[in-house]
Parts: sequence; structure tokens; C-alpha cells
Amino acid sequence: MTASQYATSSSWTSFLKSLASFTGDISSLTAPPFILSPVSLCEFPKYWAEHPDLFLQASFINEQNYKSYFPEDPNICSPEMARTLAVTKWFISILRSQYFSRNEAEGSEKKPLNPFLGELFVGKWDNKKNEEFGETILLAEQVSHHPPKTAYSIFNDKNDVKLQGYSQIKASFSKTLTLQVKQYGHSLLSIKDEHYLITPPPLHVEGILVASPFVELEGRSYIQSSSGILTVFDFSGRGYFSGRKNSFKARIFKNAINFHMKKEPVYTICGQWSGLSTITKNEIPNTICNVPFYDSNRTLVEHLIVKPIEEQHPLESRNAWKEVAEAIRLQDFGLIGKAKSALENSQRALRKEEEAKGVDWKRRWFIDVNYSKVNTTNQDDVYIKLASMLNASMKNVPSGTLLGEKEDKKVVTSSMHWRFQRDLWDEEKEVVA
Ligand SMILES: CCC(=O)OC[C@H](C)CC[C@H]1O[C@H]2C[C@H]3[C@@H]4CC=C5C[C@@H](O)CC[C@]5(C)[C@H]4CC[C@]3(C)[C@H]2[C@@H]1C
Repeated sequence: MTASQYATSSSWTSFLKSLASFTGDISSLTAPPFILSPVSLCEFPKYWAEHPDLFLQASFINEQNYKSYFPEDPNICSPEMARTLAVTKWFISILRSQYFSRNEAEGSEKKPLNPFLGELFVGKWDNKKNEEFGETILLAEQVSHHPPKTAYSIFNDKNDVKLQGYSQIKASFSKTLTLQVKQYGHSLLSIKDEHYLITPPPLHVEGILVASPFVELEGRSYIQSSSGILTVFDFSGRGYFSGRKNSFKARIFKNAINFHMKKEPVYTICGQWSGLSTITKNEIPNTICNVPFYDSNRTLVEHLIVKPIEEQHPLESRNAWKEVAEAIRLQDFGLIGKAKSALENSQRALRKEEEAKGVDWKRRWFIDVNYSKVNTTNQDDVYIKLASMLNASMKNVPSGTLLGEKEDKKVVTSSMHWRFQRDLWDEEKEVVA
């Protein structure tokens, strides 16, 4: 069937009617089979590292070689700036994976499977073709089911590169049935002893009315480096000032104060995160103007290696969901419902058991840190240090909310953030990557 046939099908029109009573809990919606993805949301952290070379590039940049990494600007000021440019290029490269890959792989944005509490997703990039890369491991764990929260850790020991974070969303429908999505949570990237706080942007899903949904980014993302350098991304899509879909402008400031004081950035990168972007040097000496910076059409993604299902632990995503995924691939509505309720019933039984024993589900590799209890002058904590450099709120507010902004002023008191515990993985006996 074509998208327009889907759009006029009875299943889609009744689905659209059900959106009128949407309460914010996406899992409460029974979408028709053609819009369901056989992939769980617990797998989405893989999208952070599908360009293994760019994920690691900043770790190869040092005092001796930094000028060779950006020949576009012979006057590049420091290795810290070169590493920030490498991290910025990596961030642009993963946006296509994060927000467009279902369109490419499955024809449109799809509704991912709603992970159960404790669901795990592990995999690796073995980088066999590049000796100096070594192995990159991905661990993801569904640390909360109500509301859904996915924590993740992606690490490469050989080059001492680590990314950890967690993701949560709050969604609502506009009158035109566009799904507005606010992202919560953040990522912390460590490259040897340099650290970056990364905040994901808000987004909206258009095209639901015509059964051909796609993501468009909006608002801001920040990448605050411990070197002081700050990258600010502004996203826009068709209908915004640029008129082109998937547009962005990234401004790289010497430090957050220059950004807050509306000073000139050192560089500006702009274009499309799903295509070509160019870089201009604003600071004197202006050596480069609209020089090609990155082209996401040109670089193939590299999918991570996931063990065959028969070798997976029962909590691993593709093993736990295999019957549902198969039913979705068969587009068998009855089978999907049967397989889904089997999994949901076993989860409900587990919750009841825990309640009877007065115990809570034990998280495997992550702990929930309460930052309202942590001494906020403790600059040893990377998150506190970077959030205060950026002047960002540390409360459970939409990602990238700065102190004093509207969302920060709302009565939100908690500052709970999920953190990876490497020793819990090192002591892991049952699950292998
Ligand atoms: C809710 C009504 C419904 O089912 O409509 C079906 C439509 C397919 C649209 C809704 C779904 O669209 C999906 C897009 C998903 C986001 C894509 C990428 C990311 C980045 C990642 O790092 C964190 C997760 C996030 C934000 C996904 C969250 C879930 C989204 C919005 C799916 C929607 C249910």
C-alpha cells in the first residue's frame, strides 16, 4: 500500500480519532501495524556511535598534531578548539542516525516498541579494519518504565573515550496532529581528561495526518566543553527562516560568557544535518568562509554487532521481543496483540511479586544520582562543573534549560540523573556484549 492508501485506510482514521484522547503516554496508543517498528526504543542509544571514526577522532588530537586535523583553518587556535570541532562534526554525523534512519530503513518514522523495565541492549563496534580504534562497547538499560527512561553507556577503553547519558521524552499533540516532543536527560562525553556536556534538542513529528511521519528538530542543543569552549546548535526545518528541512546553525564560542554576552563566535557551521554543512571563521583572521565541513550523505553508517538472538540473555531486547517483532514483520495484527500482551502480562506479574515482597526492581549498570543532595560547589563532579559553566539548570527540566528560563522557574524540585557505574559492568556475570 502507498502512504496515501494508508492515510485513508479505516485503521489509520480510527487511530487518528484515538489521538484526541491522548494523555501523553505514547504506549497507551494502539497504532495500526504498518506504523509499528519491530525495534525497541531501548536500541536507540546505538545511534550515538554509528560513525566509529568520528566518535574517536578527538582522542587522536593533541598539542603536536592539532593543526593537521583542520587544514581548512591554518590559524586554528588550539588543540582544544580542534577537539571541539571534531566533537561537533561527530554530533552532526549522528543526528541523521538518531532522527532519520527509520525513514531510510523502514520508509517512514515508526512507533518503536515500548521497552519493559530492566530491558537490556548490548552490542559493539569491533573496528577490525582500524587497529588503532580498538573495540567500542554499547550498553543500554531501561531504567524506568513509567515514565520510560533509557540509560546508556558507550565506551572505547583503548582510546579512553566514554559517552554516558539517559533519555526521556514528554510528548503532546498539536491541533494539526503534529507530535511535539520535549527531550529530558543529557549525555556526558569524556575524551581522556576532557569532558563535554551534551543536551539533546526538542523535536516534532510531522506527517502523522498523512500516515507518513518524519522527525524535524527545533530549538537548541548545547555542547559545553571542560576547556570552556561552547558549541550552540540552533535547529529549524521547512517553514522556518531557512525554509529547508533539517537545517541547523552551530556557533562555536571561546566560552559560555561570550555566548551569553552575544559576542561573536569563533566559527559558524550551517547547513542541513541530513546533508551538507559548511564552516565560516568569524573571528579574525577570517581565513575560511563557507568551506565544506561535513556531508552526511557521503559517509555510510556502521551498524554495531549484536549477538545472535539464541546467545542473548532473556532480558536482551531482541530476544525478549522476538515474537512481537516477528508478528510486526508479518503485519499480523492479531499475533502482534497476543505476543505483546504475553510480554506485558509477565511484566505485570513481576511487578506484583516485587510489590508483595516490598522490593524494587534492581537496576543493573546504572544508579539514579540525586543532585539536589550533592554539594553543588563540588567541581570534581563533571556534570556540576559543566552545567555551571553553561549556566544550565540541573533540575529534571527539558534538556538545555538554562537557569532563569521559563522551564527552570516552574515548580520542579527534583534533580535526579542516571549515571553509569563501570564496576557494575565489570562484575557482570550473565550478559556479554
Ligand atoms: C504517538 C502516536 C504515534 O504512535 O504516532 C506514530 C508515529 C510514528 C510518530 C510517533 C513516534 O515517532 C518516533 C520518533 C521517536 C524519537 C526519535 C529519536 C529519538 C532520539 C533518541 O536519542 C531518544 C529517543 C527519540 C527522541 C525518539 C523518541 C520516540 C519517538 C518520538 C517516536 C514516537 C512515538
